[in-house]
Amino acid sequence: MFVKVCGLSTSESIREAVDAGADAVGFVLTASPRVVSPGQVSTLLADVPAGVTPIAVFRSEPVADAVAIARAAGLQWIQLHGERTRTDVATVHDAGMKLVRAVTVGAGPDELEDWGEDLLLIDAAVPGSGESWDYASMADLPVLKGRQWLLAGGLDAANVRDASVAAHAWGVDVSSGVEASRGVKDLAKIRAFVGAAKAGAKV
Ligand SMILES: O=C(O)c1ccccc1N[C@@H]1O[C@H](COP(=O)(O)O)[C@@H](O)[C@H]1O
Repeated sequence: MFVKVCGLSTSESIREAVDAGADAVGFVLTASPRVVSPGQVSTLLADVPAGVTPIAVFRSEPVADAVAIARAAGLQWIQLHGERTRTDVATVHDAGMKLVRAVTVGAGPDELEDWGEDLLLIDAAVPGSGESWDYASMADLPVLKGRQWLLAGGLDAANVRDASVAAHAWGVDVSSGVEASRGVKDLAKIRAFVGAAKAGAKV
């Protein structure tokens, strides 16, 4: 089970996620209670070892802006939420970067197709809101069969195992579920989440 912990803004929270076994960490570079600046990310990258993927997270910024900001932060992976096109995927790849393309639970069949992104992420209607949804609605969708995709939205240590099994997800992503209050990460919750996700790996 691939595990990403998102919305990290301190060395302590990054170290906890890494030590617990996270595969990726997310830095939110868009309006959010978890926002960090490119300069902060550049500093925080010292705590991200090789083998753990740091990802720049954006909401609905134009793709060219996201590429420029991620580059300024020293990041090679971009996560794009909002309305996107196949051209956006090509733009990220032409910049020599990798893409997590985020869609919401209400995505139509075309949005769930493989557009050539490096990872697909399926999230609640409002990213970073902590809202859960019907994870099992993704199980057995032919379009997702054999795909590497991340489940997000309302996950926490208590539900991540059942949710990932119900959705047949390849990986999981969390933000709100590992916080003490909005935007403030809880180290014990990070450790518990990564442990539960890894222990519950079924696929
Ligand atoms: O976390 C944010 O603030 C955020 C802002 C803008 C785009 C994406 C954001 N986070 C992503 O939302 C989900 C986590 O949701 P939850 O809080 O666990 O319910 C995950 O994909 C984050 O990368």
